[in-house]
Amino acid sequence: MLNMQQNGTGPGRFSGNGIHKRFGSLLVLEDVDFSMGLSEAVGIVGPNGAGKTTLLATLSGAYPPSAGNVSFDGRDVTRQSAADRCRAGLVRTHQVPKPFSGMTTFENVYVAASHSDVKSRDEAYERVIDSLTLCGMLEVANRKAETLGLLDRKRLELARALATSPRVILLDEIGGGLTDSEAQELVLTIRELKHRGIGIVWIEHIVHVLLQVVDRLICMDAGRIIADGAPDAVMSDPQVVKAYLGGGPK
Ligand SMILES: Nc1ncnc2c1ncn2[C@@H]1O[C@H](COP(=O)(O)OP(=O)(O)OP(=O)(O)O)[C@@H](O)[C@H]1O
Repeated sequence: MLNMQQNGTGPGRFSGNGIHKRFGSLLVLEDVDFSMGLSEAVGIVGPNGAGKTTLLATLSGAYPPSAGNVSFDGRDVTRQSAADRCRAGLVRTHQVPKPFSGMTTFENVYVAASHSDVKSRDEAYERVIDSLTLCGMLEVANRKAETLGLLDRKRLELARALATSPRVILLDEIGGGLTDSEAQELVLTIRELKHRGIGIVWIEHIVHVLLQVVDRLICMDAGRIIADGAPDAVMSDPQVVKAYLGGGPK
């Protein structure tokens, strides 16, 4: 259930209000209300096809909602492009990393930094070095992106997002396809983002990894939010057990 105390669209909050999203006749999001403080860490879980990625895409500006609005730090950003939202501090990573091939790791991150709100080349350069350092990628800075393994491509996705100096970062299954120990390495980086006060919205199927970072968990099913609150309470919610964890009626 949506915790009404967490609802709100004012300064210091990021929210989607009454979000509907249709693809043709398919209703994928139905009246979704989402709201978080700008430095909260929120996890999103739910069965395949629940609408998680579509919600992230709608919040980040990749898709316009069919109805409803998105607000970021007191401003209605519903009609803003993803690029404008990124310059305002709202950035998203993709489930399948999409680096620019033919460019090095460094160049990929530099492109991201230079499309953000940087004032000079020196500032962009500093952001790139900070992002690569934080993501453990300095050693592969001069490697072409297409030669990187999956963990490094995931790190690069994170480094590119970080180089835009986000206030809130939306992570779409950044742990997907990784081994447990690789996912643990990403957890250390994502915890550091949290420590820096960056807000995190993280869709992830590897729940024990997700729960090492988030303070709040949302479960979606069939285009709706079915539970929202403290991770332990959400994971033991009967509706969540039935819809997501495979618990059938007794
Ligand atoms: N661009 C699109 N056009 C048409 N249908 C789409 C599009 N994107 C998503 N869908 C459909 O919307 C539904 C929700 O998809 P979405 O990817 O948001 O779910 P999800 O919860 O992220 O799933 P998963 O955990 O498998 O990634 C699915 O039925 C999907 O086929």
